[in-house]
Amino acid sequence: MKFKFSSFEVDDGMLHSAAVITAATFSCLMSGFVLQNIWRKYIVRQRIKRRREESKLSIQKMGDYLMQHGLSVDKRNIILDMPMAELQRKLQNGSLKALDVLRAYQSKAIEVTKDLNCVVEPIWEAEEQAIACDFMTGKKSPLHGIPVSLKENYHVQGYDSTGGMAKFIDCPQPDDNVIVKTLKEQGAIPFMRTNLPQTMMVYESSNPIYGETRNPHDPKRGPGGSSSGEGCLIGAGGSVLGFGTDIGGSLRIPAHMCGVCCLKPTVGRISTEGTHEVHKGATLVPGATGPLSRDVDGLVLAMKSLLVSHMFELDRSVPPIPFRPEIYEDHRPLRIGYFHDIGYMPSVPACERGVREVREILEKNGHTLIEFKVPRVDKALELFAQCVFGDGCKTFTDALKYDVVDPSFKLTYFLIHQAPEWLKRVAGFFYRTVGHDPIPKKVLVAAAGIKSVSKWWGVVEDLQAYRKKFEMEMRANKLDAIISPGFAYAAIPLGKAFLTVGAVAYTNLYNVINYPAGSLPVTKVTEEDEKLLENYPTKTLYAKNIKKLSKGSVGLPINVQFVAPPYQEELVLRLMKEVETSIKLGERHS
Ligand SMILES: CCCCCCCC/C=C\CCCCCCCC(N)=O
Repeated sequence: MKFKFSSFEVDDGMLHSAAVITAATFSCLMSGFVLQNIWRKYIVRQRIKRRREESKLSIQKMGDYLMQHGLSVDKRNIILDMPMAELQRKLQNGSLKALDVLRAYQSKAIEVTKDLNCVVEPIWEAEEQAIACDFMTGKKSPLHGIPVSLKENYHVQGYDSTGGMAKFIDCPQPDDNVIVKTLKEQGAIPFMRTNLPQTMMVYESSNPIYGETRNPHDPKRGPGGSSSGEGCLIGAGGSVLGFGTDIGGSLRIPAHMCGVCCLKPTVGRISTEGTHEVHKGATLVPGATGPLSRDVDGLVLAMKSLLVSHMFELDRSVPPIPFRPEIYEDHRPLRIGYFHDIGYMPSVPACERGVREVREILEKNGHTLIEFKVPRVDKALELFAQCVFGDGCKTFTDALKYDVVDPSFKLTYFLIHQAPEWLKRVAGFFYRTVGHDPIPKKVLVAAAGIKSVSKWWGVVEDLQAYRKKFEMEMRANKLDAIISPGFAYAAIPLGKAFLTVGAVAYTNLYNVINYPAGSLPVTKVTEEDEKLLENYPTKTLYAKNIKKLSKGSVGLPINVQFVAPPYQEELVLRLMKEVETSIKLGERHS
């Protein structure tokens, strides 16, 4: 057969050859594409392996070095037992040397990371800084000689900030970030970098580069995240002060699960410049930077030292509001709202008791406590997802292209980030019908992305309206502050966070409204709490999973959150200090 086109004729043979050429070209392209993918993935795996080995080697080298230059066990333990105020005083009056303090914490950090894997690498320049501190004469800065640990996503000159993603290996930072510069200027000694989960948008603790961090109170359980290494290292006694980030609870969840204090400031109160976050452009609910510490004095010292002209000069977007002692030291009785149940899944009995006990302490101290109902938690969760996943999670999937996805992140990554919208809707239908829970659908649809600028502006208006509504509820009750559970439950087994992820409502609420929130350890799970867990209501799938995964948690730490309106960090710290003091006094008398 012949086909006649305008200027030439094509016979069967020619058609056949064209088809063969097309098929050959197509298969060449396809195999090229597949081979390129295989090659890229191979390169990524090699890069991950190399970085993991470098990290292990650096930790081992530090261990070997300390064997020769370390302190005696007794001297080390005396230093490690000191609360922040005593440590600071002794460094200031010269009765402790910065180098000894550094060695004590280096050796404890290296010791605990062997089992808990919380340290990513030591900061080798610390020693030189400690020696310089000890040679210094004249007036000492407030953080003189205090070793501080940093979440891996804090930019430190010469080190990568990977966020657990292979793409960012071998990208050493040209400079320290604003917080690190200010800390150094105030005399602090950054000495360890700590682990985090891949992308940081999950409250697990594992990534393919540095592996999995475990809970210092029960290594089979997770330390929470994403400031996992910080929570773990401080909880295990290997650091006295650390810094992390928090967009949905990343400071507060590990603080709660590891039994340490933290403060998530209002975004804007201290600099957030120079931290690695995948979706820096999602500014409606941005990540906060903040301190974690063994005690409230550590948080106060950190805030006082950061809120200084040095930081205001380095980052002019930060309003120059120094630490206000008149608010922190005030004794005026306050009206404080409280809740145990956010209106989605209830908190477990131990967390509920934590709030109840803090309520009693505060009432005894003369404050008025009023039950508070959180307005529309479903809306807060939907807004959170719209604001952080509004690009349909493209930034996340681009960042992880060719990467190895960590097993602890696979389900989250697939369902929230990668799945097409129709599949998200099907999954949402499953949660609603089988799980008796309409909220995941809203979140998943939000994570499919905002489709137009006018819809985006609608989200902005909704967010403003929600923030106003929350403010009006507080005003209606004349509330100065709020206390609420540190999280919905204590630490659960490693790798299971996705099965209970709705619980993030307990922390990300305060990111959505941008209120400062501190977290304070107040109690531990008791046998009685464990018995009461039997009656925990299990209406939704998440609640069922919480009940199941919370079993066997006797002895684990429980925190309470302290919250105040924007820019009232000093008020949050005042309440935390008041409760911490009352608990310590109670312990002394019992
Ligand atoms: C499968 C859908 C579940 C939806 C229900 C719960 C809503 C949770 C929304 C987003 C999950 C992201 C978890 C963020 C953890 C953030 C920790 C952090 N970086 O501060």
